[in-house]
Amino acid sequence: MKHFEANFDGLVGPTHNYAGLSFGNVASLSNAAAVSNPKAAAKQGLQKAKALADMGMVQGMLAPQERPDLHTLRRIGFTGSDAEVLNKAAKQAPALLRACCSASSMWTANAATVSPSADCADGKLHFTPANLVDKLHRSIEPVTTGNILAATFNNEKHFSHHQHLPEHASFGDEGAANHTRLCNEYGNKGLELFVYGQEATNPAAPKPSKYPARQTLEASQAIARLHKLDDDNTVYISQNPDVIDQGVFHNDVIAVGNQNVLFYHQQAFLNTQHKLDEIKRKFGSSELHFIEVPTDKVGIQDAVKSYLFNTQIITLPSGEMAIIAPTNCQENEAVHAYLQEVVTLGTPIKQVHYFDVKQSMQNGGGPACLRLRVAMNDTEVAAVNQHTLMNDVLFSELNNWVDKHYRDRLSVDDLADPQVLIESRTALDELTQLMQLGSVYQFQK
Ligand SMILES: NCCC[C@H](NC(=O)CCC(=O)O)C(=O)O
Repeated sequence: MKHFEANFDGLVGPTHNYAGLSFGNVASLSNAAAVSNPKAAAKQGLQKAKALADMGMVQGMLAPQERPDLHTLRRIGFTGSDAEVLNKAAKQAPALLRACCSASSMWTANAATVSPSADCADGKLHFTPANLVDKLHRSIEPVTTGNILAATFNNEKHFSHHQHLPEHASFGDEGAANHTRLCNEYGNKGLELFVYGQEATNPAAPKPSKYPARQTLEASQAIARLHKLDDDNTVYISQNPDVIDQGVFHNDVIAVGNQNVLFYHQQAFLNTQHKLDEIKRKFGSSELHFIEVPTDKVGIQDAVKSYLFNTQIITLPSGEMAIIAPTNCQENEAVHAYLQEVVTLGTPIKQVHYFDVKQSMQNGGGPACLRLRVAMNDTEVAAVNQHTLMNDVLFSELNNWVDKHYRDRLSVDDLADPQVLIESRTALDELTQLMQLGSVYQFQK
């Protein structure tokens, strides 16, 4: 049996915009009210996904969410026709309208936490959608995320889909952005690392003071229970609260792992040595590479600006590892120098490939944010909805679909335009047919 780590990238939705919704996410705040280009954003994402498929990787796409979210606007008391609801919300509560229009589901690293079947006691592949309760605009994602995941991984024999965790700050959960899996081979039992920013039930534990910690230890522990993980194959690590306060709102802005490589910044974690020892002990005897980037080579500000750690580390069919980085890393002198050096360090990482994902980067989402990793064997890959898997046909269909339906300019003022809603629904309805997803959206029910 063959094993792979597939990447499922979020297709950027037609309402991609810059609304400054994410306090603690420096890029989101600094680009608030900038004019976006949804067409370019979607195409940048598709280019990256197709390039990985062309490298021989298993690559899928996850459909975006329905935005503007009329269902939520009606739930909070706006009434009348769709156009009236949008109009009233724009006048009476523009901030709430913006929250209901975000295309933030593109960052599928926050869609769910995924545990491969090799790690789970029942031998199934487990998914728990993230509740994303820390941000209003993201807290409205999990139900539809669950629908899209169930329509994509649509086989009960192999895939176990859980409900998102209770919608309370005690269970703040941001999905795979705070979760990394180490293993020697994808098909073998791995070590799941859960990184959290605060302990909800222990106020004395360290936590950031300026920006929110979006993930709690309690949420991570609940996921591990739901996914039937073994204590011996699970490590909980506290994120360094000081770096959260410098804009590291998810762990995947400061650390990334793949197979036997953990690539992280010197300041990423608390009690680093103690945690590395636990990882070594639980990982067992196989070779393990800790690539620690020191502050004197790359400072936190450079890491946050360039997204050096929001890179994907992938294992190519040749067995070599490659880093998939945003072009922003090339544009930062210290980071570019470091990436030129990292391929010479004698670790499995031998290549770096750069992609322009600037439309997403301007909202704080790099290559790693745009993808959900799903380690699978070939039987499981065959059980996935095949219309979601990237190949020449899907690439061309999705590009044509974007060309047909997407605008190349969208400002926050456009979000109240009923025409945007009509365009978005028309596009998504067609997409569900193209990807054979069934009725995953409220407007289709
Ligand atoms: N993993 C990357 C997530 C980025 C995302 N940005 C946003 O939602 C910005 C949306 C805006 O400001 O328009 C977030 O912060 O959760």
